[in-house]
Amino acid sequence: MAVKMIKVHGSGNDFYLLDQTQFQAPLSDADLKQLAINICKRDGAGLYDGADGVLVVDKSEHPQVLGRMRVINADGTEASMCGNGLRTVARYLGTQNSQEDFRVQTMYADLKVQAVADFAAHVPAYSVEISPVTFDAQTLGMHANNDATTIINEKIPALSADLKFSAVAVPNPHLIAFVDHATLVGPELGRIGKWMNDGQNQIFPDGVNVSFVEILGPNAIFVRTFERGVGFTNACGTAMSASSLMYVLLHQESTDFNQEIHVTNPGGMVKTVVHQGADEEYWMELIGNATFVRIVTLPLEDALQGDYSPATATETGEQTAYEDFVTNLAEV
Ligand SMILES: N[C@@H](CCC[C@H](N)C(=O)O)C(=O)O
Repeated sequence: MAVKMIKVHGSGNDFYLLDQTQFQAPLSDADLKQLAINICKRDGAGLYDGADGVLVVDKSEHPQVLGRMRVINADGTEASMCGNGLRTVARYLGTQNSQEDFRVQTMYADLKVQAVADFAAHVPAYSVEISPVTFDAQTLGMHANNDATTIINEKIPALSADLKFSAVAVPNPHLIAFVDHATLVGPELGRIGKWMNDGQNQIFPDGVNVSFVEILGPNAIFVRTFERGVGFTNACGTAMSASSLMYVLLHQESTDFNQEIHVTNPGGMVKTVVHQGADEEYWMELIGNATFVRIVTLPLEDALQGDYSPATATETGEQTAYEDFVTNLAEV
């Protein structure tokens, strides 16, 4: 049996999108894990250029919801959410069903998604809801500062003598620090990110996505992320949303709710808007590209065994348009 997958990305955070409805019987969780570990490997060991994870699309279990997304990280672990991935799944389901405004089932919420104006020619863009948000240490799986119930803009002395962190789940867990440029590009993010995701540490035993954020100007931030289950990534959509939330909460002198924030990252840029709902709950809009790079087909047995020699691929041509878009960003 052949498996068809689409190589997709949002801000260079790249995935293989796998539609389970192509199979008579869906792949088991063990097979999905093995597939992700195999095909995501970098440096020529995975399928083509590898990936940060696999986005598993399936039928929704809920009424009025167009489809379901599951997220398998490159190391085979399952994440509760993926902001960049959700934009590409929104495009996939929207195109298939001729709908522009609908909901997608994720692990903890049926999230609103919407097609928006292209970022540039052949750079389609989608807006997706990021929620629910909580600062609760138990939900975050966090044991810091003598088991504090929340950490908001506070030092965690065990992690760093200088940096102040905020811990927030959106709903996947994020640890965020606002830093200067030297720290943003320095080794500290890698040190903390690797340590917090080593499976041995007592602070985040289940791991956490760690981001450093530099404020570039009013409503303009740069976010660099070390992702749980992946490592350094070009961009992490939930991290950029969580960072935008902390920017609004901690930097009211230069921003506020309901304002568009320009978020650049090593792979491109997105826009975010932070909202506070009627019940005081926070939620974010994440707006960015949803690029389809190539369509790949190979026998399922070979994909599961890591033999990619029979794979065939059809390029969409969208990657060139995306690269032009990023080049133009740098020139602005
Ligand atoms: N890249 C994603 C987040 C993927 C999940 C993360 N690695 C986790 O384990 O929480 C995004 O765009 O949000």
